[in-house]
Amino acid sequence: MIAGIGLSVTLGEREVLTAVDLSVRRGEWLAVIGPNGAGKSTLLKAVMGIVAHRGEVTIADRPAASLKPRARARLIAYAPQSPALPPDMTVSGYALLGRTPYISYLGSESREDRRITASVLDRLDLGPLADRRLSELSGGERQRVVLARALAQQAPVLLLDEPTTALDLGHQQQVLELVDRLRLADGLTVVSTLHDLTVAGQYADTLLLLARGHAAAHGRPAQVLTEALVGEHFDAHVKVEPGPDGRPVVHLVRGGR
Ligand SMILES: Nc1ncnc2c1ncn2[C@@H]1O[C@H](COP(=O)(O)OP(=O)(O)OP(=O)(O)O)[C@@H](O)[C@H]1O
Repeated sequence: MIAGIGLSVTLGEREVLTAVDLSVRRGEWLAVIGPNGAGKSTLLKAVMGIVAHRGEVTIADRPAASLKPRARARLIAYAPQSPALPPDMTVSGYALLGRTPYISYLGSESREDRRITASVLDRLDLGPLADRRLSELSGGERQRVVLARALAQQAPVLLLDEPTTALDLGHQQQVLELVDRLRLADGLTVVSTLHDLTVAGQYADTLLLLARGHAAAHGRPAQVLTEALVGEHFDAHVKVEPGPDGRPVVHLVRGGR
């Protein structure tokens, strides 16, 4: 559904992403993991085409570079880590922006656009905040609004940059479960960065471990979340055990550094 070949990005004088390949099938969830500064957000931005890059991206077998913005927005939605939000816009007004690719140039949103947006807001517990201004939200509420806009877009590919960092445990689960349900029900293809390695291994089919801009490992959670690979690339002392469902659980070892 989405593929990147030889993606490299230079920012300033530094190459921060070097010849990274990725290939994600329809309905698959790829989690990009790696230490701070490894290039995870940059990889998502390269796939989105919002940072200058070398290499090629294809979305639904079409070269991303050939897609007009509107056509691209119907195929791929992106929830950045912490975008600047217009302070005076309401929650529902902002989420409704996700419907822009479906609204004609001089037209306004339809009843169906408003229905889809309201349903996404409800699923993220944001219904009661629909008329609240964005400047009057907590960090976790803001993060859910950014996700709501991306989900309202109803694109078949969803890129999520650290979607759960500001969320409490219950809302983390709500967001991850919602994305997972959409993936299983509608074949949504998901690429997300995630810092919590256990959560990444729990939800993703495949992990891509980035280190200093290179792909250091790629495979099923149990292949990538090993004590050796995590220890080496995160410079951390961890214990990895199979959880109740057999997927790896990564524990920090106290006194390990
Ligand atoms: N405008 C810039 N100019 C130069 N270097 C930059 C610029 N923006 C980011 N970088 C560097 O690019 C590298 C990759 O950044 P990126 O945000 O992709 O990392 P990340 O893996 O998402 O990190 P984190 O886990 O901290 O969010 C970092 O070393 C960062 O300092």
